[in-house]
This record gives sequence, C-alpha cells and structure tokens, in this order.
Amino acid sequence: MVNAVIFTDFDGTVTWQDSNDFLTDTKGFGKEERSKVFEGVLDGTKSFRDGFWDMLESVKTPFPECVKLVEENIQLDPGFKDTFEWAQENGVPIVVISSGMRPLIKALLARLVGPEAIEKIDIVSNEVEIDSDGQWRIVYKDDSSFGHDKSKSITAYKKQFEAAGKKPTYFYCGDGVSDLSAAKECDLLFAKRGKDLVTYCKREHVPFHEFDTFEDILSSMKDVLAGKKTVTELMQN
Ligand SMILES: O=P(O)(O)OC[C@@H](O)[C@@H](O)[C@H](O)[C@@H](O)CO
Ligand SMILES: [Mg+2]
Repeated sequence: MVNAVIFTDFDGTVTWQDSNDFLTDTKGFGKEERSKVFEGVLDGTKSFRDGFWDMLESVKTPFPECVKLVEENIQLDPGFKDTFEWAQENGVPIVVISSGMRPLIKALLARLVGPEAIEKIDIVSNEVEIDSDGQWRIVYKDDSSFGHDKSKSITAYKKQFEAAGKKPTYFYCGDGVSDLSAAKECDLLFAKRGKDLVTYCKREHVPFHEFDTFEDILSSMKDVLAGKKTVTELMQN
C-alpha cells in the first residue's frame, strides 16, 4: 500500500527544456509559429491534438537523429534526481504522464537519471511510428482532443492504487498546455512558474502551487506527508 503518488508531466517538468519544443524550434517551423499554434490551444480555438500534430509534422529530421539531438541538448530539472531517490527510499511511485513520445522519454530518462529510472518509473505517453522510408509520426494514445487525455490515465492508476483500500495523497507536477486535461485530477497541483499551465489555472480558477524546480516540489511533498502543511495551505495561488 502506498501513501503518496507522484504523477508528473515529462517535457519541461522532469526535463528543464521541452524536447518537442526544442525539435520544433531548431528543426521544424520555429518558435514564432509554435507560439501562434499554442495561443490557439490555450484560447480554445485549436485542439492540442491538432496543434501538436502540426508542430511535429514540421520536423523532417529522421527520428534517430531527433533522439540524438535531444540527448545532447536537453537537461534534467535540478531537483529531479533527489526526488527520484527520495521516492525510491519512501515507496512513493512516480508515474510519468506525458503527451510526448515514449522513445524520447525513455532515452532522456536513461541518460539523465540513469538506466534504473526506466525500470522504476512508469511511463504513460504517446508513441511514434516510423515507416520503412524513415518518415515518422506521433501515434496518439487515445481519440480525445488532447491525443492523450491525461485525466483518463490518472483515473486508471488511481483505481489501481486504491484497490487496497486507503486513498494515497496524489501529486501532479506540470508546466504546459499538455497538462490541461490533468490539472484537476490530483490533491496537490504543482505548476511551473511562468509557464502556460499557470496562465490556464489562473484563468480557470484551478488551485495550484507554483514551483521553480523539483527541489520546491520535494520540500512541499515532505511537508504534506509529515503533516507540517496541508494541501489546502499550499494551493493558495
Ligand atoms: O506532456 P509533455 O511531457 O510536456 O510533452 C508534450 C510537450 O512536449 C508539448 O506539449 C509541448 O509542451 C508543446 O506542445 C507546447 O509548446
Ligand atoms: Mg510539459
């Protein structure tokens, strides 16, 4: 039986930079176009599914090269490794809930955290399909307008964790538009300072706790689990 679970977004949350944004900005249609697309997603005129598809379709670089590029350029959040170790020591499962593509996530986790991270961290994400001529595309997890409806994945995990009886404390950590479907699912939502998820939460009056790095997340989680602070106190924003 577990008493807490960390659900986390991957790109821009576990990693310091967003790997798909990086690929789009350097190999695809660029930052300006990407920002326009995601303005539409945030104001509800475009689905995340379509916006993300357009963005990735603009990247013509072969997939293995994309993997290499992100491995060389993407860093880890400075507090994630400590959080991972603390979670292992304390029996707190970490579940990555991502709109990114599994092979990129696995490659980055193995390189930045260590090969054991792939064994210890569950990954729920989209996939990728590569044709024999090297053309590749994202394969969405479900039919929702998000491509991956994170709320559904979280609900499925919650059922599993609660099968033993007691409900654990659920944390969710995220940064962006891909987290809109997850924002309301957990007891304590951590949203990264200055990023789109904060804009969304303010607009929709979704309570959240702002963070800069996993160092902040870890210290808040410890406070909650030690009974020093309540979830309500932390979700004051
Ligand atoms: O859900 P994750 O792990 O953040 O992955 C998906 C992200 O790469 C993706 O959402 C990215 O933030 C952009 O489209 C927004 O500019
Ligand atoms: Mg993200």
